[in-house]
Amino acid sequence: MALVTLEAVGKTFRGRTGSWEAVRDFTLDLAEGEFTCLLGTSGCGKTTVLNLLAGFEAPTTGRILLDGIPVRGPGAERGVVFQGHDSLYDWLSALDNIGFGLRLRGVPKRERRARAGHFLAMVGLEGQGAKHPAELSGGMKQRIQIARALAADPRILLMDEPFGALDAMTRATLQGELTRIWAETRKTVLFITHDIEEAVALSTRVAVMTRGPGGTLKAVIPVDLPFPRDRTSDGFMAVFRQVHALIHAEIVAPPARAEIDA
Ligand SMILES: Nc1ncnc2c1ncn2[C@@H]1O[C@H](COP(=O)(O)OP(=O)(O)OP(=O)(O)O)[C@@H](O)[C@H]1O
Repeated sequence: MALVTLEAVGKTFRGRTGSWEAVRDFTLDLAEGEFTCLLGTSGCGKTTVLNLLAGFEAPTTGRILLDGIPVRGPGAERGVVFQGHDSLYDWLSALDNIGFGLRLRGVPKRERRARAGHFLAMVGLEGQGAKHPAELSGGMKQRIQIARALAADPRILLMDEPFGALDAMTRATLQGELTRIWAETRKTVLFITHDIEEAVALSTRVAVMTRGPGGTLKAVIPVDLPFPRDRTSDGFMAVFRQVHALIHAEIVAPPARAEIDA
């Protein structure tokens, strides 16, 4: 049985100005230990899918199962890492930020510190735990976010463009580190990006969405390439081209009826 099942999931937002169909009939399974990148053009509904799986939003139609049980809200078995670093607490040290969730769960201080220290080292920041967010670079803050999510030992890591705000070099470094961490922990990961190269570099499969409104799953491309990935290899280029063609078709496709009527 898949760890996560999204079954014909749809989400329509209703507001004062009308309703907006963000996601339509989205079906996808995530197997334990799999690293899935969700890729699609801006506004196709990627974040909405992640928020539904995180339990921050409820689907309008369909259902989401975790271990066969319907998701009804957020839970500790799902760790979320967002773009940017606004979710770090400025008044807490890096180590205390990592251990914050453990504190809420009543984990004793000694154990909390040990676990936080372990994940601080895993993200390459050993010895920097006393620093506060204001004293850390953007890349370091993203590392702290990842360490914090891992410290809670979730079964699935939901990452929404976590490297989107970083410069190209820091981004490449963190991509390499995430690959290493994933190899060590074998967490199930759903990673959102609109960067095709990032998706092919990190994942074991790329799930491509159609464009919005009402984005849905278009194709799932397996990425059966060894790690660390050589981005200049023929195999990498072949997958890149395959995914690129799928995305490009969404960009140049004529507008759907719903878009003309909107
Ligand atoms: N709370 C909300 N209320 C109304 N509309 C929303 C809400 N959240 C998202 N939407 C709309 O749903 C659509 C999909 O948004 P979503 O953020 O999921 O797209 P995305 O693929 O993650 O985009 P991007 O790559 O630009 O971040 C958009 O048109 C957005 O305006």
